[in-house]
Amino acid sequence: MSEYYYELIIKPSGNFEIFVDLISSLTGDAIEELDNTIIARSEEDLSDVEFGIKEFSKAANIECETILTKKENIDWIKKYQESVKSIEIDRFYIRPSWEKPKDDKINIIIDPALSFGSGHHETTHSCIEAINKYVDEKKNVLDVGTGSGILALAAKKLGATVDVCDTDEVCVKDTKSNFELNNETFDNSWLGSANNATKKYDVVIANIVADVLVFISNDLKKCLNEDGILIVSGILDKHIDKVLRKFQDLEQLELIQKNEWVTVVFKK
Ligand SMILES: C[S@@+](CC[C@H](N)C(=O)[O-])C[C@H]1O[C@@H](n2cnc3c(N)ncnc32)[C@H](O)[C@@H]1O
Repeated sequence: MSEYYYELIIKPSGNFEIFVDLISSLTGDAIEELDNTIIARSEEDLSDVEFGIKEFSKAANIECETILTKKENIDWIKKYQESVKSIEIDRFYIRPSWEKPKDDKINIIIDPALSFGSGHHETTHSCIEAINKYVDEKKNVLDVGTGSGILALAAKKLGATVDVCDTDEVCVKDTKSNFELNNETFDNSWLGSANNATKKYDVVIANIVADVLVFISNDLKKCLNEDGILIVSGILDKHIDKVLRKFQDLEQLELIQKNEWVTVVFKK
């Protein structure tokens, strides 16, 4: 990519289509047509094209304004990549694939995609802190509402066996891709929720929203082993009471609040 490109703005007073054809034949680059304005952009100098148009408009006796400017080319991909930040949470380093790994951390690669879960949101952040504390290689874990699969990946990187589910098909696919990207495997994955679980788990994680957590609270509890850990998140502090009421038969181990977002860790 060149450092600069040229932009030629042409405003003919009439015979618009003739000018469009002329400019198309003079430049190999795509042109943009707006109201009575034609814009040509090229990394080649467009002075000759401007000269040709001026000569034509003189000969045809059609007034035509032209403005030629040299502009700085912006590397949009580089700019976008610079805007995607890596993040450290406890033992984990979550980064896009183009960032260098950190050897003293547990690296998780998550590239930007449609599914939620890059590690930057308060809820994901708190869940990872809880995973860091409550998950180890002896645990089997269910991630309900897996999104990008980030929480399941964190659990897997600590040696746990992991199942994932999401009601959104895109998330189930993205999680599979992200596990492949990280050279990891999960045990089982399904489109749906906790009510489709066919076994019980030592740790169940659900970062969804308060109303859904309330709605699926019995399903989440049902798939927990005795002494199992339940991590629920995605709760705005104004909704915390109704969530706590639904899980009051469990022992509350921890409540983590970041800004207005609350995460709660329970034990069955
Ligand atoms: C806030 S995102 C969490 C993503 C990721 N686990 C994280 O912590 O960053 C919530 C996810 O839950 C999914 N979801 C919504 N309702 C659900 C339900 N009833 N059961 C399972 N997943 C659900 C959404 O499709 C979405 O991917």
